[in-house]
Amino acid sequence: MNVQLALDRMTIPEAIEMARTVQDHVDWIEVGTSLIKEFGMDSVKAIKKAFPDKVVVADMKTFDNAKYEFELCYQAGADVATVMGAAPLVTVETCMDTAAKYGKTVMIDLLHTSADQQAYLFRYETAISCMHVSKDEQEQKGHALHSTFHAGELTALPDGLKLAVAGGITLQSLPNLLEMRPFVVIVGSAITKAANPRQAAFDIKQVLEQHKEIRING
Ligand SMILES: O=C(CO)[C@H](O)[C@H](O)COP(=O)(O)O
Repeated sequence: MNVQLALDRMTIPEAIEMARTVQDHVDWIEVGTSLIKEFGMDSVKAIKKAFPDKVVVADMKTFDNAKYEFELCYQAGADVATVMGAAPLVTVETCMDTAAKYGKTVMIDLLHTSADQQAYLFRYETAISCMHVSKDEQEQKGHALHSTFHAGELTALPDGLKLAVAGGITLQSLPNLLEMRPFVVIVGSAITKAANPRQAAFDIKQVLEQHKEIRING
């Protein structure tokens, strides 16, 4: 299981500083959509330059123009780029083709997709599928990830699926989510807005490590 630090709503120097503070306790670093929208590919280039050994995720949220947008991300140094699963299938397929050409990875954001769409998207075995509750759903509707995706739905997840989870994840909500056996746990605000981000990242990583041990031993 990997912890992906999501960097949003900050400047590039602030993002680098935050990532430096917590780098020992996170595995992947996400250049958040807000950074990409505000600063463009300079944000991806700067993060990859500062952290060449980390997996860098460009949260591009592509919905169209897939080849152009994914090439921008991969040429800027991203190891993973995101596409919206609700986009036309030709867009998702073009992302998959571009990733294969560059030897990189696609993360498919399942925000606002139906169960049928998800079942289809799970066929892209080399992609990471991200269960995501959006900021607006959290803030305006009070939705939370661990109550949005129920155990019944999880049985439909194919074996070997590389799953990511994202959206308002906290130290408290994490244990429930681990039942989904995620490959990537994406955490933003619970680390970046914490009084002590390094401690917050450490605590989250500890929970993942403990869960791994329980699974191995029990
Ligand atoms: O994709 C995102 C917003 O669209 C964020 O990266 C994701 O939600 C993680 O951040 P947070 O933990 O603050 O919700």
